This record gives sequence, structure tokens and C-alpha cells, in this order.
Amino acid sequence: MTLLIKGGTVVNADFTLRADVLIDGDKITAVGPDLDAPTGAEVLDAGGALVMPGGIDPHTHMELPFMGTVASEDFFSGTTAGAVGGTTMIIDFVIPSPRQDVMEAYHTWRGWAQKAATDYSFHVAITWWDESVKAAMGTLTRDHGVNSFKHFMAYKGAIMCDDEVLVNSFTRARDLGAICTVHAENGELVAHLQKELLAKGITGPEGHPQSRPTAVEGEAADRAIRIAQVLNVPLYIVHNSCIESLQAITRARNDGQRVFGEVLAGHLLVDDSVYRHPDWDVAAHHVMSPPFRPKANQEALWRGLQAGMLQTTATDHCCFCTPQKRMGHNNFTQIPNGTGGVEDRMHVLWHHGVNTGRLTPSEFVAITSANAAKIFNIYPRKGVVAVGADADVVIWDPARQRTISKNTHHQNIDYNIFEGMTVTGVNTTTISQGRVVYHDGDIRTVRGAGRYVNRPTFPSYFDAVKRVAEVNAPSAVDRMGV
Ligand SMILES: NC(=O)NCCC(=O)O
Ligand SMILES: [Zn+2]
Repeated sequence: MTLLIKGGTVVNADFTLRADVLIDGDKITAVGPDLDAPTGAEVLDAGGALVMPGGIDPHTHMELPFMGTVASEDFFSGTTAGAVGGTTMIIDFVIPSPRQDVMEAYHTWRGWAQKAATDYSFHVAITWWDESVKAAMGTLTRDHGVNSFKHFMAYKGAIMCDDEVLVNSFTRARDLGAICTVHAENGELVAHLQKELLAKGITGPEGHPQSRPTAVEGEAADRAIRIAQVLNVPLYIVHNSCIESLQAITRARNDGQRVFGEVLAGHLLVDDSVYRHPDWDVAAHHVMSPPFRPKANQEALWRGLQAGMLQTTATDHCCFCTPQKRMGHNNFTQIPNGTGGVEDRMHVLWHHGVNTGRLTPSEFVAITSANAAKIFNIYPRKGVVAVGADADVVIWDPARQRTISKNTHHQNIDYNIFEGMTVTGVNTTTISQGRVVYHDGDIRTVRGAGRYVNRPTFPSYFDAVKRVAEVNAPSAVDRMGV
């Protein structure tokens, strides 16, 4: 099937150009002005709108079994909702239970994801350690296209990694050329504070942010960064929500350490007043970790994005509906942690980023797509509108408006943390693997059409990290006669 997108402006992370885009099968085959339509090609008139790489959400949890329940969004509904909002790839997480065979967990998640409508990949969480886990990391990187491992520093008594696991796993990942990622919250402190709050009779959702103050996140971010520094491994910190973790990343990057930071659309736009909402359900809808923060953190996070200290945006899309949230009715520690957003990320970031001048359109592409593709080593297959790239493309009307609501969204969740927000700048058309899967309200996703994306090990920054170590080694300094 051949598709020609005519009359648009291509926006990539590094250039903007008035150009047509020719797609043959699942690949982009030409980008340039005034392209002729090959015989039989379908022509899509972009009408002067922007043509951008589809979004990559590097942090989702579709149908995750978690805290005694299962996330309500499955791989089909979730990737479909993402497609409506302009996201054409997700990177989800395989999360083995402690002591569970890692390969068994991996194959379980691969089975669940068979129903995805757009492309996807998996980070694999390391939740415990022994020789079998070490071997599985080798198998996953060698035979299964996994190049990133996740470490939860929170959730004590469940999936939390202690420092011993971090050190073992970081060392192994470094040797395999895989990037380590961390959820940075000190789980020991969280457990301690939760106990104290419950003992004081604080059982409602307001206890959730009180048990996870920003210092808890800052400590863990700092610790992970220092461990990575000592072991000389690149590090990616997921969902930075506060000034403390941003400062930790900024310091490390200013010192030359290869540390990447992700921020969630929710943390940029929602503040902690939600936990004081008089309606228990509304407050509980916002229980996620790290929690939403006092407002001052939001502007700092935006500046972190602008300054390049944070490189990617995600959602941590992990939906639990109201009845599920009510599992913690008498105890906030039992409210399943997670909210939605995969459908809304691109819209809210365009509206609050580009329309306010915080981001240029090219910077928007960088932080919603290209940077994730680069860090997770799938660029330029993904993250760019260029010849040879996968035909994952969106057509974006910067003038169109849309009001976000649970009543009209396509996410399988009965509330929306951006409820009532009117955004200017809307995705009108989503192309996945060269097929139109969404156009002007018409959803054409196909269950199971999504492909698993292999991600090669040793992204280029691994070599850079190694060279820095070599240059700084005393013997090398001697050899260079310095
Ligand atoms: N973020 C959250 O609250 N739920 C999903 C699991 C995690 O990423 O911590
Ligand atoms: Zn998560």
C-alpha cells in the first residue's frame, strides 16, 4: 500500500520543512517538496498541518497486575487510545514477582501484548537477584531485543531492589550494553512514614503524598546516580517529579555523567492540591507514585525540559478505575498506585509547552518521540520522519481545539486527571506502519497489528562512557604524556 501525505510541514527534532511524505508499505520512502503520487497511491491532504513522527511513550503499564488488582487498560485499548492522541509506540514493562523466573515473566507479558494495535517494546524489571536472573539478562539482551532494565527503589516487601540488587544488576547491564532505569523513591522511608501516618489515624488519600515527600525521591535519585557513577554505567531515571531529583540529575550531567531524566505529563501539570479534594474518590484517582507535587516543582520540571536536563516525557499510564481505588478505602497504602494519560500526553504537552513558548515544535518532537528513540536505541527507525524510517507519522493541526474528558476519551478508565482541560493543537491523523489507524474521530486500529520492536544493545553513549573512563584512567593519562 502506498500513501502520499501532501501539503504539510514536516517537523522533526532537528529541522522543519514544507514537504510531502511518501510511504510505501511500512516505511517512509521519500520526503520532499511536490512529490508525485505513484499510480494507485492513496493521497492524504495535510492541508497545511504539521507532519511529525508518532509519539513514543517510554513508560506505560498496560494490564499490569499490581497491588492486588490488574490495571484496567489492556494492550489493545491502551495502544488504541495512544493512537488517537498521536502516540504510535509504547515501551511497557515486564515486572517479574520476586523469585519469579524472569524469562517466564517476559514470555507472559509478550503473550498479553499480542493484542497491541501499534508497535511496542519492553523494559524488563529486575526485582530480585541470583545467577538465574543474571543469565536471563544475557538471554534477553542477546535473543529478545531488550536493552533496558528497570529497578524499583520503592515498594518495600514487593518489587523493591535493595542496593545489593542495584549493584549486581547495574554491573551486569553495563557489561551487556543495556541501559539501567530506576524508579527513584526510598522504599524504606516510604514504609516507615506510611506506618507513622496510619498510627496517627491518617488513612485517607492525603496520607499518600505525606508518605512520599520530595526528599524521599531526591535521596533515591542521588543514590542511584552515585551507584551508576562508581560503576560507570549510563542511567535513566523515570518519572522525575520534583526539584530534588531534577537537581540530582543536573549536578550529575554538569559533572559529565551520562544520566537521562524522564518527566510525566501529569507531573508537569497537576499539583498536590488534588489530594485535599473533599471527594475521596477524586483524591484517590490521583494516587500514584511519585505523587503529584506542590506547584513550584512544575515550573522547575518545565525548565529542566527546556534546559535539556530532562530529555523524555511519558505518562506511566497505569489505569485503575474507581472501584479498584476503593480497595484502599480505609487505608491509603492499599489504594492501587497509578493513573492514565497515554491518550493525552501529546496534546497537553503541545498546549502547555509549544503554545506557551516553553518548547518549539521541534523541541516538542524531541521530548515526545526522538529522544526516547535515541536513548533506547531505535533511532532512526523510530522518532523521525525520514527516508527509511518506520511510517509512524501523525498529522497535527495546531489550530484545532479539543476538551479532554473521561466522557469522550478512549482510555479504559472512568476519570481523567486532565478533565476539562481545553487544548489547542490536536492530532487529526495517525499512521502506524504505513496504515491510517485514526483519522478525524474515526478509529481504525486493528487488534494484534502492533509489532514487538527489538532494541539493540550498546547505544552510542555506551562507547562514550567507556572512552571517558579510559581517558581518565591514570595509565591512559600517562600514555598521553599529560
Ligand atoms: N506509578 C504508579 O503509581 N504506578 C505504576 C507502578 C510504578 O511505576 O510505580
Ligand atoms: Zn511506572
